[in-house]
Amino acid sequence: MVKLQEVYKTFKGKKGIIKAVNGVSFEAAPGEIFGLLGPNGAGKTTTLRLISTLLKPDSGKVNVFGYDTVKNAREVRMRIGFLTSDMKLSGNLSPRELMYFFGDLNHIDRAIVSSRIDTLTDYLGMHDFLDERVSKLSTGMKQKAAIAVSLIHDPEVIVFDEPTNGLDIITARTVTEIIKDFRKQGKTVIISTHVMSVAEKLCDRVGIILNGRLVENDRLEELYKKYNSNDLEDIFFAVAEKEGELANA
Ligand SMILES: Nc1ncnc2c1ncn2[C@@H]1O[C@H](COP(=O)(O)OP(=O)(O)OP(=O)(O)O)[C@@H](O)[C@H]1O
Repeated sequence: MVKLQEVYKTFKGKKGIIKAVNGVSFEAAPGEIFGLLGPNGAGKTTTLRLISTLLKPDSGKVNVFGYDTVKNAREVRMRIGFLTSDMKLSGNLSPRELMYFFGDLNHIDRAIVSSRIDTLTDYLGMHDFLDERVSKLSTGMKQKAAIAVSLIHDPEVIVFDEPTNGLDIITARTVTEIIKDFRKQGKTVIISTHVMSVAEKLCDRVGIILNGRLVENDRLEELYKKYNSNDLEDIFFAVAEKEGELANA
């Protein structure tokens, strides 16, 4: 379970203070895919970085299975896998070496890491390139290696920033299938996206974020009912119009 309560985060920009996350509250439950949907600069990545302990909120609370991301950052990190579609891995090491390295960083016993490597290699289909240097791998192979590294500690919560960005359709399909599998395994999954079709295909619950504010948050089928439409793009525009966002676009 991931819970945000009235979370605020500002940055100093050239033109003044940027309210990147402006009073955001929501919950994501195990066995559920929660999608943060919003345009460029809406505050999606900042929200995910706050959940993953990479940023501290100015105020408000972020809890992961009851652990506070500021006071109990280590406990939170043990339970979270943070993934993005442009994760850069060190080129000189192989996926196997990287998994051992990150296993060590997480203080996981080498025997357990070894068995996790076997599981992840089967799961992601990495047998052919497990011992190749990352610099020699294709984009899709690198993406799989990055996913494996982020999952080496078998996290209960998976946070995935723009999961299919920049991926070809085959790799994108693999990644979406993996995300669905996390849900089946009872993990708590939070993704960000600005692609409506990704949210429609994957998410059980959608939060629409505009200018740092979560202006809608409901189960996808409830949103379809509430807005009398089966098209998330139409719903997004209806919400943005209601919030006066289209006038500023
Ligand atoms: N480290 C930072 N320093 C200054 N401003 C930042 C920083 N990180 C984010 N911002 C600003 O905060 C706002 C929200 O950014 P964020 O990356 O969270 O948006 P996003 O919804 O993920 O956008 P995108 O879809 O373009 O990735 C933007 O105005 C951005 O410029």
